[in-house]
Amino acid sequence: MNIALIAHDKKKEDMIRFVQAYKPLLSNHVLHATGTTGMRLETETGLSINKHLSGPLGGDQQIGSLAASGKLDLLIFFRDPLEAQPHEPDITALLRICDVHNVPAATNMATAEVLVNGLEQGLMDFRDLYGSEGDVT
Ligand SMILES: O=C(CO)COP(=O)(O)O
Repeated sequence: MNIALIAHDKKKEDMIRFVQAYKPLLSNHVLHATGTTGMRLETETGLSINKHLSGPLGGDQQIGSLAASGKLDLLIFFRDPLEAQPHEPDITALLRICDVHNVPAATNMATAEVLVNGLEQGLMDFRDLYGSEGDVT
């Protein structure tokens, strides 16, 4: 499965701990991330990550493009709910396009735990029923 990992600056440590905890599982999947998140994750977990642009420079939109073209199966996005982001419209657009294409999206660690455990148990296999546009076939 294609999994995107994104964290705002104050949530990056949480993301690193999360990915370290689930490294054996996540290493079986194709991982994507926005620039800085991806760089930190590669350095600190040793996992191989497809790094896109940094979020404020268009990385959220690039991940959104994966979702729109049926190439994203799960989004884990640790947003900072306490700080305004200059690229807020991109963040909203990413979450919207995940809803349009039924891509499961976690915006905090508690939800991410549920989704990743579900992935491990095969609960995400319904994704195989979706076509390349992310629509039910
Ligand atoms: O801003 C982000 C998501 O909106 C994250 O971008 P970076 O991973 O480049 O810090």
